[in-house]
Amino acid sequence: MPGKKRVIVAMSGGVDSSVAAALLKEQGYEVIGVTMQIWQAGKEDEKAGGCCSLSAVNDARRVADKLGIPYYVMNFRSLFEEKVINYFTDEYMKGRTPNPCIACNRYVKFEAFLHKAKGLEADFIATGHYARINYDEERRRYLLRKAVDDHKDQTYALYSMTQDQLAQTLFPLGEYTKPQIRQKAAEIGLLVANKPDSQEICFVSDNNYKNFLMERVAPEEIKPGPFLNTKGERIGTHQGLPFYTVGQRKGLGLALGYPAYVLALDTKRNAVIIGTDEDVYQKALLARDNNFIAIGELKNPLEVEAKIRYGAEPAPAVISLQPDGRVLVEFKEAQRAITPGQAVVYYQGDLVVGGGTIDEVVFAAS
Ligand SMILES: Nc1ncnc2c1ncn2[C@@H]1O[C@H](COP(=O)(O)OP(=O)(O)OP(=O)(O)O)[C@@H](O)[C@H]1O
Repeated sequence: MPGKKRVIVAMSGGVDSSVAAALLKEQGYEVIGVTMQIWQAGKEDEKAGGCCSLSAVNDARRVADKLGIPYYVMNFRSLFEEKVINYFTDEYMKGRTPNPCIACNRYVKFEAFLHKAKGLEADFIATGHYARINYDEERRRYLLRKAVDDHKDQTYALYSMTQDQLAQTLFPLGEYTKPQIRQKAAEIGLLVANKPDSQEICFVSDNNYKNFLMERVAPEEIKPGPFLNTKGERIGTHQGLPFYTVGQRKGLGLALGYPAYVLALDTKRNAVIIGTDEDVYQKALLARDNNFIAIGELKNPLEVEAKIRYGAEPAPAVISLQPDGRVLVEFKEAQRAITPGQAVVYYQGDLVVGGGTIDEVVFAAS
């Protein structure tokens, strides 16, 4: 009888990855649980019990005991620091708004962790992400699809996965809704069944990225500079580019007689560009570093629905390859606050066609 397939499950101590491990065990895999130490949590994080805290390791270990599976802790701290934390701070310093989960998935979970798992002779790795993978005979490609639970779908943060990575990854939760997963956790008596969902950025406490940046960057690197209107006129003084994001209205301290919004961060002039609500809506962007899961490469213009941030609805657009290798995304209708540094992910229904990083907004000539 051929041996069981071996799966290494990335266990964060949360309900999702705990149930992922349980489901795989039920399906007959040989399951091993691993928690990655990725960040030295401060006291505050410890209380909150985020994915990087000691309680995460304790929770994951207890779940592994309950399921009767071997469990290990692996240290990925220096890689996480380099590929996620440094990227996160650098991007803000360059006037862009990073997405650390995407960097973590790309370099830590589906590259380094997968590599380690292969070293342990695993056939697959698995996570508690809400997404689906299937092999398409006709296209001869692995495809990534949205999860059945639209609210929990995490494909936006997974668009950079390669064919090789998709072939060796299992997402056991993709066919379930979150309430079903919590119920399953309760049925099998997992203590983590009612644990709250993790906070937005696992290494930033209270969701306050500004404090986090201030702790990591020398104060003189964050310089005040001009607020400029769209005509290039100075209308005030800002506190430093990293403190602003595209679309922001609150906390600008400007009294212009109309609601003012951040349109762009201009690193060359160390300026924050300010405009009206109408100016914040734009119809096109250029994306770099694209990965086309479903089609390999983009040859001809393609109709898709493009999603410009984690919480945004995908919107109809046409994508086309430009001579400089970037992808032009032209929306049918203007989108609010297209933000450089965030990902743009291209869908056709529940299929992830691909995605890239928003490099620049193409402003309509006014
Ligand atoms: N520190 C970690 N060690 C191992 N795996 C992790 C870790 N952090 C996250 N993961 C894996 O990545 C998946 C997605 O991470 P995310 O932070 O989005 O967690 P989540 O959706 O809240 O899931 P969970 O309820 O399992 O924490 C998790 O389900 C888990 O498989």
